[in-house]
Amino acid sequence: MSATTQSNKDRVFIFDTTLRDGEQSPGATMTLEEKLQVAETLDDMGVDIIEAGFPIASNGDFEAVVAVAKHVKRATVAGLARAITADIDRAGEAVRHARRGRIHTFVSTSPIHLAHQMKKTEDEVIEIIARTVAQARNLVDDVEWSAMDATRTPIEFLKRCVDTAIKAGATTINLPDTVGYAVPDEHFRMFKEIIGSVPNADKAIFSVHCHNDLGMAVANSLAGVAGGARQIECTINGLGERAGNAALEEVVMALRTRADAMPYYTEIETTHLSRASRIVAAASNFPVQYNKAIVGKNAFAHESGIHQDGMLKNAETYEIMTPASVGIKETTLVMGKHSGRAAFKDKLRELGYELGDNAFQEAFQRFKDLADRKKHVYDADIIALVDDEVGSAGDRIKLVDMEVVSKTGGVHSCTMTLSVDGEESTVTYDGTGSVDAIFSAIKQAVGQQPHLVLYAVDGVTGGTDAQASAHVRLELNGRIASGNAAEPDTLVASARAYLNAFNRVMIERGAAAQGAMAG
Ligand SMILES: CC(=O)SCCNC(=O)CCNC(=O)[C@H](O)C(C)(C)COP(=O)(O)OP(=O)(O)OC[C@H]1O[C@@H](n2cnc3c(N)ncnc32)[C@H](O)[C@@H]1OP(=O)(O)O
Ligand SMILES: CC(C)C(=O)C(=O)O
Repeated sequence: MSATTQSNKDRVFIFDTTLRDGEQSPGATMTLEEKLQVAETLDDMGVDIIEAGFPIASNGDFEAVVAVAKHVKRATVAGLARAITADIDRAGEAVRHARRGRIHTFVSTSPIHLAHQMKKTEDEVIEIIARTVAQARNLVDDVEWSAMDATRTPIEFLKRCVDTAIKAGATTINLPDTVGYAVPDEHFRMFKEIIGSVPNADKAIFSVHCHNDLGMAVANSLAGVAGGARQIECTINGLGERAGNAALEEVVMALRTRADAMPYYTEIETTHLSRASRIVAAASNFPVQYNKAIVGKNAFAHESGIHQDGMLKNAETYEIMTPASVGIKETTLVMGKHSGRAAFKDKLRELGYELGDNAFQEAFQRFKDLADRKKHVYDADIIALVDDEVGSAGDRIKLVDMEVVSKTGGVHSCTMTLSVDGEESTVTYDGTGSVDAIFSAIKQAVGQQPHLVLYAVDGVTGGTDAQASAHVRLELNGRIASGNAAEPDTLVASARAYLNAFNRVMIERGAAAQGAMAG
C-alpha cells in the first residue's frame, strides 16, 4: 500500500532518514547490527517510512538496506538513488525484500546545482526526471521523487519538474531545503503555490525535508505542513548532514502538543521517543546535548527555585508536555544553588526527613552554602548534610573559624576560633601534620585530652568537589563517643567530626564542657 492510499486529510506521515541522511553526519557511521536495532526501534514507534540507506553507495549500504527491508514488520522501507539507471536498479533490488518498498530518487533543480554539479540544462533535467521516475515506477509501486535544492529553485521551473515527476508515476514529491536556506513563511508559500497550481498535485503526497543550517529545520517542516505537505522527513536527535535534519521527536511533539494551532496528527507512539533517542545516540556515537528539546537530559529537569515551587504546586506551570508522554519516567527537580525552600523541603521529605523549623532553616542555609561551592549536589550530599546538622544540633562547642598552614617538611599550624555556649575564643597550635594540629588545637581549647580511637575520611560522592565525610571516635575517662561531619573541605570536616565526638563524650559525662575553653 503506498502512502497515497493511506492518506487522510490531516494525517502527517513520518519518514525517518536517520539511517541514510543521519548516517551522512561525519563520524556517525553505524554497523549493520546497530542499523537493525535502530530500524526495529523506529518500526515499533510507528514511523511510516524508514529510509534505510543509499544502496549504490557501497556493498555494505546495499546489504544494510536489504537487512532492514527483511527485518522491518510494518513500515515502508526506502532506498535512495540518484537519477541514474544503475542507482535506481540497485535501490529496487534492495527494497524488493521489504513488505512495502519505496525507491526514493532525486535530482538537482536549482540553477547553482545545474550549472556546477550536474552541468545540465533545465530541459535536460526534465527529460531525466521523466525517464528515471518511470524506470523506478517499473520496479516498485511506491516512488518518491526529490528536487534537490528545491528551495533555491525558481518556482516556475520547480512546478514543471513536479508535474513531470507525477506524470511519470511519482507517488510522493519531496521538496527539500537541502542547504537549510529557507525561512518558514517562504517555505509555507512554496508548498502552497506548488500544490495549488500543479494540475496533478492531488495524485501525490507532498513532503518536506529540512536541514538545520540556520536552526529552522523544525519550523520550516511545520510551515511546509501548513502549506499542504503531509510527509515530514526527519531524523532521531536531528542527526544529519552538516547541522542536521529536522528532529523527529521535535516535529512529532510539536504537532501533538500544539494540535490546537496545527490540526495535524502523526501515528507515532510518542512514549518511545526517549528510548529511540538513546539508541541512536549510542549507535551513532553522537551524544545528545543536555538542553535538546524533548529528549535532552534537562528537557524535564528544573533547578531554579521559582520553577521548582511552581512544579510542586502544579506541573503545568512549567511543563507543556508530561515526561511520561515521551517515555521519561518523571520530572527531576535538580537540587542546586538556584533551588528554594519548597524544593529543599520536598527533597527532604523524599529522603525521609522531617525537620523542625529551626533545623530546617539551618540545613537550608548549609545546603545553599554547599551548592555555591559544588557543581552537583547529590542526594548523598543532602543526606550527609542533614545527618551532620541533626547530629550536631545539640553541640555546645562549635567551630567558628579555622585556618591551617601547612608546609612541606615544615610546621603545620592551626589557628582556631571555637564557641562554647556562645562564648568565643581563639587558640593556635602546631602539630606534626595538619590534622594533628587541628585536633591538638581543639584539645588545648577545650582543656581535655581524649584518646583518638578512630579517624577516617570518605568521599560522599565522586569528583574533586565532592564532600568529605569525616568520622572520629574518642575515648575520655572510659567513655566512648563518635562524631561525623560532611564538608567540601576535608580539614574542616575533620575538625567538625572531632568536635561532634567531643561534644558527645562530654554530654555522656553529664557535664558538658565543664571547665572547657581553658585557653
Ligand atoms: C542532499 C543529499 O543528501 S544527496 C545524498 C548524499 N549522499 C551521499 O553522497 C552518500 C553516498 N555517496 C556515495 O557513496 C558516492 O558519492 C556515490 C557512490 C553516490 C557516487 O560516487 P562517485 O561515482 O565516485 O561520484 P562522486 O561522489 O565523486 O560525485 C557525485 C557524482 O554524482 C552526480 N550526481 C549528484 N547527484 C546526482 C543526481 N541526483 N542524479 C544524478 N547524478 C548526480 C554528480 O554530478 C557527480 O557526477 P560526476 O562524477 O559525473 O561529476
Ligand atoms: C536526497 C535529498 C532528499 C536530500 O537529502 C536533501 O536534499 O537534503
